[in-house]
Amino acid sequence: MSTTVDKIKDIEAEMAKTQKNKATSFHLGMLKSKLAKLRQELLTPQGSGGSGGGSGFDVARTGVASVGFIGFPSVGKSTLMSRLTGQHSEAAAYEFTTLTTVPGQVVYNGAKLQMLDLPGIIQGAKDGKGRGRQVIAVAKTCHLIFIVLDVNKPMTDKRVIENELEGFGIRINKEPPNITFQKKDKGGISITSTQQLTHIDHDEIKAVMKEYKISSANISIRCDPTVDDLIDVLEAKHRSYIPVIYALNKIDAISIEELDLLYRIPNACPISSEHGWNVDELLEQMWDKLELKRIYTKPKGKLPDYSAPVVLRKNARTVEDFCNQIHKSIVEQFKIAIVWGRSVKHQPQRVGLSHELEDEDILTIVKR
Ligand SMILES: Nc1nc2c(ncn2[C@@H]2O[C@H](COP(=O)(O)OP(=O)(O)OP(=O)(O)O)[C@@H](O)[C@H]2O)c(=O)[nH]1
Ligand SMILES: [K+]
Ligand SMILES: [Mg+2]
Repeated sequence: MSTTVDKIKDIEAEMAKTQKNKATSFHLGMLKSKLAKLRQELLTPQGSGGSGGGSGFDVARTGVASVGFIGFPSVGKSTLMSRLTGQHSEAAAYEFTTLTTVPGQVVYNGAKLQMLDLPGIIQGAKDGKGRGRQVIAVAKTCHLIFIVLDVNKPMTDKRVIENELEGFGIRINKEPPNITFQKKDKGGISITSTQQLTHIDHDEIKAVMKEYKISSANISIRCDPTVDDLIDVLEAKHRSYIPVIYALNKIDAISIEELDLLYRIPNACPISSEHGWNVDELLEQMWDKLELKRIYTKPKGKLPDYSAPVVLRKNARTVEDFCNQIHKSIVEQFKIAIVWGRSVKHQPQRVGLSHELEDEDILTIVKR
């Protein structure tokens, strides 16, 4: 019997010799979906502990968000960790110095952020090479990833690492495709789109749906997706959309001319962990990417407390999230909230529990 890896190879070979045109698009759509399912199978082996996470690699999560450090061995992840957090993480000139997750903490703009120094990964990590799967599984649950690269060979390494993360279901610096499904009992597949589809045709979409055993559904597309985007939506529970900053480390070892070139790479920050050069900029970029919301509490009749904001993540920033952050019992006594700041039109404005807050809003809770 052929293994999953064999099956993947066969399909990849068939795809390589199939030209994309109108006549083959149904077939290609089916092949791509089969491939996605086999890859997923590879990541969740039957009867052996789920997604490959855990086993000493995952640590207790603290703070409002966590940032994972991913990179090849000896690019300077642990040196960066010690530099940012003061938490010593063993660093040395030999590869695989770090063997497990080392947590540390940074307090930035009043927010407690967890930093996770991770072991180095190598090409093939997602397929089980080294401890790569456990390492990437931890990164997959982070709110931000620093891909740490050695400036002496950043671009090739960058592609390899991105490929490893992608293969594990992580989508880098990307929003989920704007596609929604509504399954139906009958009536077939009906597709509506708000713009012209330039990467897929209806045959390909139907092939993908067939492969996922969906025979009747309304699909509403509000973007110009590729077939991979469509598959990502169907595999949504195995996908994580995570912002990434490329920390280009060891700039102390290159010339100014070489450094200029590095500044053209999007989402990158050149640094020297060893010398602490430009790590302030890295932290600033981190803050921007996390899109955290600092909410200042104003007790009735007093000035707001600017020293200790309640910090919310962008996907959990309602007044209810704010209340729960302080104490579970607050919601039960909640009557109304009075808000000043960017989330409201009138200053101040009375809002309910579902109101979404913005960074630096000021808020007073009125209890029943
Ligand atoms: N020149 C230079 N060397 C650095 C810099 N940062 C780290 N190094 C050196 O690079 C080597 C590896 O550093 P580590 O911090 O152990 O690298 P790592 O990525 O944690 O390595 P593993 O845990 O083995 O994956 C050490 O010899 C460090 O002194 C830097 O900014 N500049
Ligand atoms: K090392
Ligand atoms: Mg290390």
